[in-house]
Amino acid sequence: MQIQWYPGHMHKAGKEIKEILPKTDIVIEVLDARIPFSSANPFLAQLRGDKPCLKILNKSDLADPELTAAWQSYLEREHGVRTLALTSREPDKMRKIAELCRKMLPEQVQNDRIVHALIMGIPNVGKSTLINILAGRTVAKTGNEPAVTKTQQRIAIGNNVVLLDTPGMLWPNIENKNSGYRLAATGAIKDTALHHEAIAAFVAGYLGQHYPACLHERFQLQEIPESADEVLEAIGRKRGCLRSGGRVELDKAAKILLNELRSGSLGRISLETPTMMEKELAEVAVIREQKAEKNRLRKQKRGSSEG
Ligand SMILES: Nc1nc2c(ncn2[C@@H]2O[C@H](COP(=O)(O)OP(=O)(O)OP(=O)(O)O)[C@@H](O)[C@H]2O)c(=O)[nH]1
Repeated sequence: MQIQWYPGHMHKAGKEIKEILPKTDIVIEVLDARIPFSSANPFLAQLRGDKPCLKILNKSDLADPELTAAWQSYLEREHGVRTLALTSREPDKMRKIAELCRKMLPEQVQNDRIVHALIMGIPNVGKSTLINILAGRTVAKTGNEPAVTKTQQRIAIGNNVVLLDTPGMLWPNIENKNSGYRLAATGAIKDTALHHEAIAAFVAGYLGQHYPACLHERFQLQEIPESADEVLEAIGRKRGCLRSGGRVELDKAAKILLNELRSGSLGRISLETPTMMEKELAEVAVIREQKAEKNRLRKQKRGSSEG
């Protein structure tokens, strides 16, 4: 599965970020705490160079608290960034960002000098909601649909810190197919970009493996089937999504499961762990290597037949 989802303004954002970085003191990346790896921009580490970076694990009210803590220590240890787990339900904690930004700068940066923090994040991670809370007024449009923010803005957030806001930025295609499912499951990719039955089956299988208690309690599944499709079917059956003849209406079951996941009705669920990501990244690297080798051989063959 390759997701091609790259609206024009996101391409523009990549260029804008390169232009704006030299004028920036700090980079703030807003992530979805349920998928801190999949919601991160893979180009950011490369783009930001040695600029200090704060990663905000937002929507932490929806994420598994133990895994959020695990992600924070992993990111701080392995990626050398500062992290903060936040939710729009704790606006006071959000307002500490300006103070933290100042603390992250070298001591010689004077207190009265304006600090510029570039804030970025892929669509739907809650960046606009966060900015509005920090600004104390509505400066950014919010909504539960990806790609609402379109133009760049400067927002003063106290402590002489100014946020530079950019449009959401996703990548042209996602090599790791599970990241695609996770982004779709949390709502960062529009439902139309991927078939929602496939997304729901991915979630159902994941819950069966990692949150069986949720399936027992929320859907009264006594036995959890082995395959993801069967878990989704069992959920549909329990929720009465049946066609005449008793066949399960998978489309309806998928909508129920995804709505309940996104609204937090299933409880606090994270869809990836640092260990899982390390493993998937290694798999992607192998696939990339195999593709490169195939291309090399194809070119070699073409070269020898032409010669
Ligand atoms: N549960 C929960 N929902 C949140 C939180 N922050 C934002 N949301 C919801 O998530 C949805 C997306 O929020 P936005 O602030 O519009 O997201 P965005 O990242 O600015 O999106 P773009 O404009 O597409 O870049 C909205 O429905 C918000 O109400 C949070 O901390 N917890």
